[in-house]
Amino acid sequence: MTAPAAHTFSFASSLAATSSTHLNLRVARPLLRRNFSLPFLTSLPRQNFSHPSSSHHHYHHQPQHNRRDHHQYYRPHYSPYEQPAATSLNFVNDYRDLSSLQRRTVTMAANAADSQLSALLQLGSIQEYPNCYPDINPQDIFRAHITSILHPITGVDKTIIYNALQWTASLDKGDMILAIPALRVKGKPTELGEKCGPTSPLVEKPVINGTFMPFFFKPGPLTQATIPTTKKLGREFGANKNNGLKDRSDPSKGKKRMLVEFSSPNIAKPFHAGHLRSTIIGGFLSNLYTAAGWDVVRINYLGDWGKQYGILAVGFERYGNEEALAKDPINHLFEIYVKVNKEIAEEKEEAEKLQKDGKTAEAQRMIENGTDEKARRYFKLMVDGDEKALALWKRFRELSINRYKETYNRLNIQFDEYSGESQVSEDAMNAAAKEMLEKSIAEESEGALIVDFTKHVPGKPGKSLEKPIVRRKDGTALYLTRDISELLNRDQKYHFDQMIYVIASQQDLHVKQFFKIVELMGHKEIAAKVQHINFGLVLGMSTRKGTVKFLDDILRDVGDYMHEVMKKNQDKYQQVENPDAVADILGISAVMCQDMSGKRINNYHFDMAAMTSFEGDTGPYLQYAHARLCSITRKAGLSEEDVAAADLSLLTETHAVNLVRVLSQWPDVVQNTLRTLEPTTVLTYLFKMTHVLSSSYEVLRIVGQEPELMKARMALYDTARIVLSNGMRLLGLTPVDRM
Ligand SMILES: NC(=[NH2+])NCCC[C@H](N)C(=O)O
Repeated sequence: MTAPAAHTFSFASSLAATSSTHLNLRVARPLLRRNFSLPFLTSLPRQNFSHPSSSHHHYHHQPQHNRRDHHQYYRPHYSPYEQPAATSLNFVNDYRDLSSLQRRTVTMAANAADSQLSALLQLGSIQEYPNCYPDINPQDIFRAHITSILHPITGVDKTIIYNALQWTASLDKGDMILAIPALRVKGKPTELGEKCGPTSPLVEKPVINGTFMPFFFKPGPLTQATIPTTKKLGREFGANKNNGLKDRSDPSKGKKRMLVEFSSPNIAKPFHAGHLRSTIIGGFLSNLYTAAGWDVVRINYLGDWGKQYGILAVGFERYGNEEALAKDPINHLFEIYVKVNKEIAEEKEEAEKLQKDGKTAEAQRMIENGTDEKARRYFKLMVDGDEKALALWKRFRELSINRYKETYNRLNIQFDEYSGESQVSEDAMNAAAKEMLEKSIAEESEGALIVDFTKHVPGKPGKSLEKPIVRRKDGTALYLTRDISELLNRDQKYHFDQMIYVIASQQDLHVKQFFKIVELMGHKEIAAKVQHINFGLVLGMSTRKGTVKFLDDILRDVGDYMHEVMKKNQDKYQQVENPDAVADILGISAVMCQDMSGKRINNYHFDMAAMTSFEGDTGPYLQYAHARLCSITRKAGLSEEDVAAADLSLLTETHAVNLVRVLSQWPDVVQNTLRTLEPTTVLTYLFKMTHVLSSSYEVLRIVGQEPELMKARMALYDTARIVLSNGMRLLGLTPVDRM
């Protein structure tokens, strides 16, 4: 078989159907000789077609067939009177995509009574619609269809119409809405509305609302488009791996690479709320880009370098305990760190007292032999590469990472790289400093090297960037220097397309400074690839056991609390296989959902009572909704085949229809989230969906219904469970089956 060259032909003349409920499909031979798969012909529900019997239509129903042999089974003929009139569509290559769009619409229309199939077939080439993926996004079918209605009426470019079709804030506003001014057409909105005839098989005739044209989808086709797709795609429903392709028309060119730097705690120091938020948001963004088909690299940039590690080492010599270190490195190191810092503060106070009393020499001696000075010297050894000094530090680092990994696992997060400030090479930093000096970006000031932004960025913005130091008087580098160097290094190492830094908004200035410096150094293309994702504070983060220090403490405390809640319902509690693990998951869900409820930039109150409640939009509520769907599935006890064979046209109640409408939005919600990069976009949707869901249970019962109705409703609840589970996983939650 020859590869399809640039071949132009008319789709409509190859696959066409007459309108009305009786459909005749004709498939032209030339089409079938090409690499063109038409499995849909056999997958269509047969009762919806008049059986091909005339001599013109040799349609042998063969469930299994090889693509090459299509022509043996479909032997249609052309006959002049069957040539459809207005739907000649030119397209090149991409038959398969086109076929998918057509296939879906044909299938849907075949299932919908009163279908006007010829209208559907006017969709044309899928390439005329930007990012149209009818096989994985049910809404895209409708978006393309509405576009095909409005295009001939308005004469406006299909791309413009397609992009102007927005989702609605709530179901009463329609399923999709068009802001008419976006089309820039003359005439009254109402006139435009009039021109949209009432004949569409997929959408109701729009009723103009001011300058908006809302579209309500016909329930039958929407259900047909949504439920089978969701069930077929399962875990992948909502994902669109095309987003991350370097070239959407040529997947062989590979994926784009996204670096996400997040969490980044400081060894031996508390894992504070800022790190918690960075972890949650960064984990979510990594999942989001993975779902979008990017090659995601997760980086943890540890605070693991600086004089404080000299302090820690000196402290370990005094108070270290190998057993305690092995058992709980993070807490042990923190205890030591606190103790030594206290000593340092005391010594400093004493020295100041001596100084005040005029005992200068004694004060001097005190400082020279003091702990702080010892720590400084120790860190100097580390910088100079002293192996003994480094060995101890390395152990601290490794033990801490191992401990962190356990916690990250509980949050479903795995890092690809544990980098850190220690990993930034001195040579690279010196080179960067030299470059900054040569390019007159940095200048000497009292022995140190500073960047005076007022000289490089005019006006207020320059002033607001201040005058940071990039190298100390004693030649040592700083946090800022390391970030500059590390960014240049990552560009070399990863050749990334984009990078996200998930860092608290308290460091906004720091991030702006190093982004700008890199740009001023002439690396405009690097500066253009990086993005700071910031977030606000967590206020009042303390648990019943006092102010929290480490993430583990928070998670343990909330988990314990959830365990107590679970025990209150002994009946259910007895059925939970591993209550400790479930309580842990519920606690984590509580913490995470509270964190992701608002916009990232907002501060929020850490509120144990609120986050663990089952009333209101909480993590436990979402988990409950999921567990309930699982319970319904268990109780219904239907087989996969039963549910797959469900007659979806039985889903006619308003509750069922509204649930389908919300569920069909999920892939669009994911697309929108790629724009907002806000976890709340997903969470808000999941709460909206679960509210519609929980109001349906009373009306849409399964147990005790007619078998056919049971199957149809089960298919609907299955779809809801898939969407809920996918949404929860995207956020980083682990959906539970029982609780
Ligand atoms: N590239 C960065 N600066 N990332 C953020 C690091 C956060 C730092 N370890 C802190 O705790 O404040």
